[in-house]
Amino acid sequence: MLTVSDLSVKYGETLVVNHLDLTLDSDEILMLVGPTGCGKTTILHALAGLIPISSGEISLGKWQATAKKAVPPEKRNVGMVFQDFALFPHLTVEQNVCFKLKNTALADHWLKLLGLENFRNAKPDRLSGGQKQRVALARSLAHEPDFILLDEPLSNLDAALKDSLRWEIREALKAAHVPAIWVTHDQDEALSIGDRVGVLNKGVLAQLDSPENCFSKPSSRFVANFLGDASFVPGTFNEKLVNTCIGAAPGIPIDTTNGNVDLLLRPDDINIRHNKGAGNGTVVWVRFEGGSRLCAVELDEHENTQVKVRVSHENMFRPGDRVQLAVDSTHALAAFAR
Ligand SMILES: Nc1ncnc2c1ncn2[C@@H]1O[C@H](COP(=O)(O)OP(=O)(O)OP(=O)(O)O)[C@@H](O)[C@H]1O
Repeated sequence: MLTVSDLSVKYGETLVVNHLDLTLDSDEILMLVGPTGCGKTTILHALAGLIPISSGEISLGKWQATAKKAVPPEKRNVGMVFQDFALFPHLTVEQNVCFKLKNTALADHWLKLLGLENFRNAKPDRLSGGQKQRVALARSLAHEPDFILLDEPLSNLDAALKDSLRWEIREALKAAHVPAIWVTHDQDEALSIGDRVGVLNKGVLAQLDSPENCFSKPSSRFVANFLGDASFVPGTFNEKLVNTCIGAAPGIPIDTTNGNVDLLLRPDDINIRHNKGAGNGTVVWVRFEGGSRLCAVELDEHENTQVKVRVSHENMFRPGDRVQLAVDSTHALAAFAR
């Protein structure tokens, strides 16, 4: 089990990672997300031993690193997979995977499992981005690391390839029983692939939780906004129910149990229909998404409150349309103090 206690990292006088605590189970995948510059890569580098830490402790059974007692990267047995693949261009796929490897049977195993058998003798410049990333992963896994750090491994790949490769990587990590921390900017990737999600804000873990809880029970407005489209509609929290001008829903108290609140509504929690004569809002903008459209609606009752609603692509809404919105959720929704 990887244990990180009270970890802080500074660049000069600037605190970039601020008293971080986390543990990682033996085959757990933790997705690390957060705004640019919040410290994600710094955390990976600190765990790998590539930069010194200012305080705290990182331990993994066989070793323990502190600010005073550094453990060099080669003693940590960590695998690293980066967005730029970091393959040796003059070596073949097989030589890349077998580099400094004693047991080449494991290289064979991962080359087969990741569909690279036919490319054993190819040099990296003949491979597609997805194939290069598979080679990088095979190389890491063949060295039997105790944990793996992935820094935006799919960010250089196109959307279709990303979608299939992320599942291949997850399956390979699970097959290898290796815990992993995976940094991504892709919310869908974070929510679908991770066993847990860590949302980082200015070097502090704002929430470390299951994907479902991070999405439906965010610990703060920051987390709610960071993971998916979030609308906040004013209401009153009373006897477990939140009443708003567009309907009521059972409330999950985040930082208050009654009184004036803002109800967190995701685009799928709301029903929308045309209402030329009356209605309770006006469409402000519409974005076509392929199979769906995302509409922003300004509420009559709360000036400057926009609510985002997702509809099927078959439903046509245009800016300026008068519409009737209604909360359409049987599950409880997060309520924040207003
Ligand atoms: N070697 C360094 N020296 C000084 N400051 C640094 C160094 N590396 C990173 N920083 C600063 O530390 C902060 C955190 O950087 P880091 O790369 O960890 O962020 P990140 O969350 O990974 O960002 P991104 O999502 O853009 O990759 C940033 O403000 C960055 O400018």
